[in-house]
Amino acid sequence: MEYVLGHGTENDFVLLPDAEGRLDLTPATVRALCHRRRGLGADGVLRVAPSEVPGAEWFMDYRNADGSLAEMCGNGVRVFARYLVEAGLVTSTEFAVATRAGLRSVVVGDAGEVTVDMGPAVVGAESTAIVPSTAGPVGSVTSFPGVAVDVGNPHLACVTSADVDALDLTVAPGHDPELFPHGVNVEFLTPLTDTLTTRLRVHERGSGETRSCGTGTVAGAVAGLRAAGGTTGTVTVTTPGGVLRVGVTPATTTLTGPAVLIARGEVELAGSADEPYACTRVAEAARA
Ligand SMILES: N[C@@H](CCC[C@H](N)C(=O)O)C(=O)O
Repeated sequence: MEYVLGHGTENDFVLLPDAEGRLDLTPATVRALCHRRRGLGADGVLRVAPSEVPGAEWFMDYRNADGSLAEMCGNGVRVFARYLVEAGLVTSTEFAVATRAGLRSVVVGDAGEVTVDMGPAVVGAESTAIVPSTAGPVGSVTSFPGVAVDVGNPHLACVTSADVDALDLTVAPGHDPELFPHGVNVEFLTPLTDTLTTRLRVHERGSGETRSCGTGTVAGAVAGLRAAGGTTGTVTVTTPGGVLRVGVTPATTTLTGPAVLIARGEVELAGSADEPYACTRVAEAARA
């Protein structure tokens, strides 16, 4: 199986070119590919499949590292767009990509940045995230107020003056299963400064803590503006993996940042359809 590795602010992906749309991508296959020790290692998989939707030639079939499907991936779609341009699969640097959340328009810049129109981010109910306390008795927890934000996929964005770098995100934060019946991505971010900057960490549904999350960054920016009494602006978000810019207008949101292709090669999967699969890198080349 041919693959390409890429990342957007260190949110990393295995891209699987599938121009014929023939690849049978099971959850076990995705888990094997994403495994950090036995596989190629990634936060998720992006199958590059032909689109059946008018307006886009290519469909981003995104899967989380645990094999689950998600509606949208903001960093993923930027890396996907970079790949389409570099592989010569599109003739322009401005085009739409089909996702499970609908069409997303991208602009691939020549300085390494990709911008995606993420669509409107819809603010929902207030709720709380529960994380293990790092101080206090073993087993104690801390509750963080947050707000639901739908960016095509579900988020709970918590603006907090606590030290976000000290939070224990090794386990999924507790959340209200009635508000988020399909699980949720949870962001913790510092209050916006006067120049609309913030620091953000995220625990992703289906992937654990990641170095960055594009949809989470948009959700965080919208929640940060709301907490500051605003609704629009350009927010600069520093994640552990790098810096992203989010534009928020009454009509839509945009996400801008680097999208990088790292390596390409071939991988073989051995084993049964059930786990464990073993991944063997057959051939590999770093990107020129
Ligand atoms: N890392 C992605 C989000 C991937 C999907 C998410 N884990 C979910 O299950 O909704 C991003 O950059 O947006």
